[in-house]
Amino acid sequence: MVAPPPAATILPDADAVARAAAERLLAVAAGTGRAAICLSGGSTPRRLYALLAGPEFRGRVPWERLHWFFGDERVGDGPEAGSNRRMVEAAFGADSPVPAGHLHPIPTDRGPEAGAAAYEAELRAWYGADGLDPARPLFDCVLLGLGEDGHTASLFPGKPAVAETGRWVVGVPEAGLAPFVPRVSLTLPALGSARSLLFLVTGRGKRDPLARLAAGEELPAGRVQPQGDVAWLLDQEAVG
Ligand SMILES: O=C(O)[C@H](O)[C@@H](O)[C@H](O)[C@H](O)COP(=O)(O)O
Repeated sequence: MVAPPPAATILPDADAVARAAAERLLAVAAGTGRAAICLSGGSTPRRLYALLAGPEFRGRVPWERLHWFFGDERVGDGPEAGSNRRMVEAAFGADSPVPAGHLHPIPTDRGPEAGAAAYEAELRAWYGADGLDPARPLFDCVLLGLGEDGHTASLFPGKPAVAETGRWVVGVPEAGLAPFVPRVSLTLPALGSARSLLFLVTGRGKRDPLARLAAGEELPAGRVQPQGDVAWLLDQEAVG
């Protein structure tokens, strides 16, 4: 059995992880005024997004107040690029409850660096300042996954993007794994500017990175320092 990270909740299966994440997201989004959610890509969170838009949660989500941003994106045309935007839009469904203008995709029509610069400008405009204030997080909730190599968002071990501390969004021309397309990723400071950080980790393939994190290895997923609270939602398969 893998020693789970601190602040980990182990749930029976991926559906239970998605349901627990939905409840936590609703709790974070409660209140008044607009709230910013930063979405994770990959396959794990698809269940969560479909659950939120589905009959069980749809009526409980304050869609008019929520704005949905992306932690990273793959830059490339065609289905092989594995667009996170397409994954999210498919999960929210053809009758998506997200109001127009509330989904903020990362531009993928101009290459990773220009896309990163454009998205950083959008985030700064949303935030209303050029510097991140620890007392005023950029996001209400940041959702993240864990790659089998310990990456999160598109911050891959040993790559320059992990060490970036001045910019909020960077291009990642050399994404190290399939689909081998360039990417755009939020940086550690931007991902950490969160009232609440939620890792969703499911499946046997995550036992190795979890064990490496537990052994103290400095992997990108372990370097996100949230200003608020952090929770890891794991399924039993991920810990054995
Ligand atoms: O765009 C991406 O690929 C994600 O942002 C990435 O960081 C993901 O969270 C991990 O690779 C885990 O992916 P799975 O959920 O598919 O295991």
